[in-house]
Formats: sequence, C-alpha cells, structure tokens
Amino acid sequence: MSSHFQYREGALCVEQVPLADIAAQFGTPCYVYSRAALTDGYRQFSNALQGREHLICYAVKANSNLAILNVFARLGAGFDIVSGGELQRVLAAGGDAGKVVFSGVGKSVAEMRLALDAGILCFNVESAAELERLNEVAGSMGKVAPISLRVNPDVDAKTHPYISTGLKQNKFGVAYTEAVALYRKAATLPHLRITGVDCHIGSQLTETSPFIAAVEKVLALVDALAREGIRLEHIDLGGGLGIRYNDETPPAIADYVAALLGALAGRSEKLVLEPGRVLVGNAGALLTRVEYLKPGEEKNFAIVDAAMNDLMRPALYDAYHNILPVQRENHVSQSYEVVGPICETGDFIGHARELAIAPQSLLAVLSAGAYGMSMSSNYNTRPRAAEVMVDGASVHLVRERETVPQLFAGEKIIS
Ligand SMILES: Cc1ncc(COP(=O)(O)O)c(C=O)c1O
Ligand SMILES: N[C@@H](CCCC[NH3+])C(=O)O
Repeated sequence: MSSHFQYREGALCVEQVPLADIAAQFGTPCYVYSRAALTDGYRQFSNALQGREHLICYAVKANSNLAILNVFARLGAGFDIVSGGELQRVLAAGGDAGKVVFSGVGKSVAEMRLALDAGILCFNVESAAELERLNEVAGSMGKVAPISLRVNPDVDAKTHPYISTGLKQNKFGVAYTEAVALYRKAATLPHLRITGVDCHIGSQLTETSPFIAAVEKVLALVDALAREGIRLEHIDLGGGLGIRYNDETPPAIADYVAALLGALAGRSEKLVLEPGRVLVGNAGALLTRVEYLKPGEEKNFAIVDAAMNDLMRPALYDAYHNILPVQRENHVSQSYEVVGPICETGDFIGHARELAIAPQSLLAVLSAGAYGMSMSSNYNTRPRAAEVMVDGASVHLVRERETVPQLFAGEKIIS
C-alpha cells in the first residue's frame, strides 16, 4: 500500500485525514488524491535525472484533473497530450505550452492549429499522412511545426495486449524500417523542423528490459540519422513504467531512470519522458459506500455506489485494484463480489474479496489515481464522481460531483 494511504487506529487515512471524514463531507463515490504523493513521484524522477538535460512530460490522459495538472506545472513539469482538449486543460491549469509534446495517431486539423497557436514544444508524428497534413496546416498559418517521429520499435512490452503499443501489429508510430526514409522526407518539407525522436512501447510495464531494448533501437536510428546529417535535439522515451496494484514488482523510478541513463551513456541529447500512471496511480483512491449486501446461492455480492462508469479498468482489462474497508469493523468476514449498480455483468470492482463489512460500510479502492476518473463516463446516466485533493491536513474539493442538470448540458428535444 502507498505510504500516503495508511491505517491509523483502525481508520484508513490519506496523510493524516481519515477517509471516513472525506466521505462524510463530500459523499461517495469520490476520488481522493494526495498532493504529497504526486509531488514525491515527480521529485523521484527529477532527482534521478539531475545532471542530465531533461523534461518530464506528465501524460495527461492518466488523470487530467486541473488541480493535479497544476501541481505538476508548479513543479516544472511538461505535459504529454493526445488531444486539443488536453492541451486546453494544461493551459487552464497553468502549464507551459513550450513544454508540451503532442502524441496520438489521429490529430485533427483543428487540434494541430490549436497546438501551433499555443506554441507547443513538439508534435510526435505517427504517420506519413500526418507529416503531410501538419506541413500543410503549419504552412497555412505561416508557422514551422517542431516534430519528432514516433517510431514503433517492434518490442514486446510484456503487458496487457490492450495497452501494448510498440509491436508491429499495433496502430502506433511509424514502422521502424521506414523511419529513416520518413525523416528524409520530413527534412524536405518547408513547414516542419525536425527536433527529436519518440517512442512509447506500452503501459504498466513491470520490467526494465523492454524499455532498454526500445532505447537501443531508437539509438541505432539516431545514429543512422546523424550519418545523413539529421541531428536531433531530444530523445523522447515515452512513459509506461508500471505500479504495484497487487503483487507486481515494477522497478523503482530511480532504478528505471538509472537503467535508461545507462543505455544513453555518452549521448548529449535532451531526454524527454512521458510518465503517467507511475506519477498518479498510487496517489489516488476511489471511496465508495456499500449500498446492499446480497447473499447469493454461489456468491455473495457487495453492491457499492461506485461502478464501471467511475472505474472501468476492472471491466476493461480485468484489472485488479485492492479494496480495503475504511474502518476496521467487527463484522463477519466473507468473500464478496464487489459490484456496482450498472446493468452489466462486467460491472465489477473486484472479485472474491475477503471483507468484514455491513451495509453503509465505506470501502477504498486503491491505486485508482491513474485511468480512473479520466476514463469515467455517464453510462447508465450516472453522474461523475467528485474529486478531492488532500494537501497536508487540508482537504480541497477539486471537482464537484456532477448534478442532474449538468448531465443534460448541451442537449435539446426537437419537435
Ligand atoms: C504516447 C504515450 N505517452 C505516455 C503514456 C503514459 O503511459 P503510462 O501511464 O503507462 O506511463 C501513454 C499511455 O500509455 C502514451 O500513449
Ligand atoms: N487506460 C489504460 C492505460 C492505457 C495507456 C494509454 N496509452 C489503463 O487503465 O491501464
């Protein structure tokens, strides 16, 4: 368990604040984030990278709450975005456009314009067609777009197939074998300026070796480009470092960074990283309340007020999240299917969890800071959860629970 979420005298606390107090004040379901945990994670990266020119671009998709983006912006972070919406959130949170890298296979003309207007650091271009489009859009605006090519190194990230991105059969990046030719082509396009190279092989990696295999391929490409007179200012190695949800043993941030720096020894290019999950995953928990206990013939169900619309990782990837009682209580301990109110059999938060709970008990779903709120939806017309950030002894509401009128925003009935 993260050191930021700990039991104190039987009460689960975030820092010094009992989660039960937060539930009483803000209701459930509610995401709770620890500012100290966010700061710690970021500092582990920046400390490990000391002495090396670098930029830590937090991957906004992991959690785009404005308060979280603001914490990272104040720490000096850059941002990895994948949409115009994410760029707008970064700017609204006080992020520096000049530290933004823009990834993604489907950038629209409008998104390119927005990013060029804002003056982002780099477009991570993922196809030949995107290269052409970006050149045209930049030209039409009288601008020059800074670019990297995202190369697909064809390395097995050894992670869930839905979140592996660096294999030939994945949609991401340009084929490794075509990268030099595409760089040559980019060098001829007048409204593009080549600044770097990028790769990202997948998410929730728990071993270092696939990262190193990818770095080696990227460096071979950097050398091949140098032989052609194409010199790069930065090398972006993406994100992907995993966290402990259950019994995984991912490398510590410092060890992961040390391994990358070892592989990059003797290289002077600026190092860009795009960590998402490892910065926010264990900095957040989802608080939920037991609505009903429903004994079944084969299984006991604990029906809680959070559901797959709030946290879809279990339904989508069969992902494991530790579920803990917020108060240690003297109920009979039983094995429960922890499920939400949504009309889908796949609507579960956890299978076969041994819990001592009763109706109205509060539960904390741990490691929910990454890809929790950011992947939430209004499915079953459920309002999105509230989000709070704990900063020392202070608790701040950083996003209100949606209300019914908000759920209707922008819609109209026609006659
Ligand atoms: C291009 C890119 N960069 C960074 C990330 C962040 O990944 P993670 O949250 O695994 O660190 C992702 C998501 O996998 C991504 O697609
Ligand atoms: N959404 C995924 C990770 C995808 C990473 C984005 N490229 C998760 O919850 O684990």
